[in-house]
Amino acid sequence: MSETTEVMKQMDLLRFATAGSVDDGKSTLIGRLLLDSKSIFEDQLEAVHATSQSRGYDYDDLSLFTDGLRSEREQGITIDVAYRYFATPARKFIIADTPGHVQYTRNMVTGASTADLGLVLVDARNGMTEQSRRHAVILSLLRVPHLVLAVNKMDLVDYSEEVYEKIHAEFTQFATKLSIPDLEVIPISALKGDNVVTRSEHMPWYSGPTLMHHLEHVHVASDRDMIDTRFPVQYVIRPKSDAHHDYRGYAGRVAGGVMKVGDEVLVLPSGMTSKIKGIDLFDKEIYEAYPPMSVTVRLEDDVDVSRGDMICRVKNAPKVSQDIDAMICWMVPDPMRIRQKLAIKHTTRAGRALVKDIQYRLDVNTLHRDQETKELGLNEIGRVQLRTTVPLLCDPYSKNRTTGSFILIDEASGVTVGAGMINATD
Ligand SMILES: Nc1nc2c(ncn2[C@@H]2O[C@H](COP(=O)(O)OP(=O)(O)OP(=O)(O)O)[C@@H](O)[C@H]2O)c(=O)[nH]1
Repeated sequence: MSETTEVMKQMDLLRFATAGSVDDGKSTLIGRLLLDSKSIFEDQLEAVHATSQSRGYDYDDLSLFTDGLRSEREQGITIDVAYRYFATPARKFIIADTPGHVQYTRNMVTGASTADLGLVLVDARNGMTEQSRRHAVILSLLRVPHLVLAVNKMDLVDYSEEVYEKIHAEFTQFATKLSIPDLEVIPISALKGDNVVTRSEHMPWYSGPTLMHHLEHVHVASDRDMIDTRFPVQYVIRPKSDAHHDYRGYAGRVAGGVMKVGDEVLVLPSGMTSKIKGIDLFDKEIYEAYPPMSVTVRLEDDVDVSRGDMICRVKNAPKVSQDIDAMICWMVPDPMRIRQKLAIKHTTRAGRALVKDIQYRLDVNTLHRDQETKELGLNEIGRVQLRTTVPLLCDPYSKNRTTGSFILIDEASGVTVGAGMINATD
């Protein structure tokens, strides 16, 4: 397969993350997408039918497809991020199915951080809730470029246009305060199948796309940064065997831009320059590499490159900084405090960080900035200043989701306690 075909294949993939409050119908919706796009095997369908009957339902409970874990079935809730794959003739999909409970915001951040599209579900009877606003805020902070609000359970509000319009207006007004470049609001019934894969006969007033049509056609290829070359080095490869004694390659995943053989490059933080001699993909050589390809790069000169370094273009480098201004989503009950010390992981670099200041906490309902705060509690989002022990080779998150993000780790327990998105770097 040619490199271009390889890239096209990657582009034809849509990663989307689902979010919603408990019982808004996420699992049912995913089941419906799988069922109506014929991605479910007959035996699974029979098992779901049998379980539904044994529980006395007069319908097939589609959430049984996705609510895979036993404990979850017992409790009737989803407890972890589950990745699911399905395909239609138009596209391949990876769904990060993230749970709705407030304490699992961390899972949502994990699931959504690499998504092309965020799908927020609301129950038409309840409209927007604090939780759905929080999800929209997180998706916008994570710069998920496309957002769909699925107004579910339209069957329970008599497929009312008025109900839909009210939620649509409320949400679009809220979304204008967030930077969401592309927003679609789709009225559906996950249980009955309206506007999920097939167009609903019950909502003639709705002229927009069905959810599946939108997922199949939303344009994501141009969302990737093909201009600013960023290659965080993950490993230095130096085979021990005599046959390859002069081989030296730098393995990693392209985080931005296009890397071509012959390009003049700059290695950070050393500041040395060289040229790309070759790019290896598995066992063959290729001429150019794009995000998110994992490749090994060889340079013409014997410059000193280690894990955690960054290869970029000479006139287009990330900022090298130990003072980081970022939005943080705090994920554990013990709050983040000023002067706290944490471990930080940014691309392939690791170091320590001191919390210098917590500038404000963002109220996810009103988007008000509370500047009195001295702490960030569980699921709270705020603007924070950090000082790191090692310089980070970073970009604003708005420019690059890989070089603009980091995680904070509690040094004693090893638990990830926060996710950070870097603000403007100068
Ligand atoms: N009437 C109606 N009921 C629905 C619809 N979608 C889901 N439900 C029901 O709502 C309940 C909750 O649905 P789930 O799919 O389990 O909810 P969830 O959002 O996945 O909840 P989690 O466990 O947090 O993932 C179930 O009883 C569904 O059958 C819908 O479109 N119409």
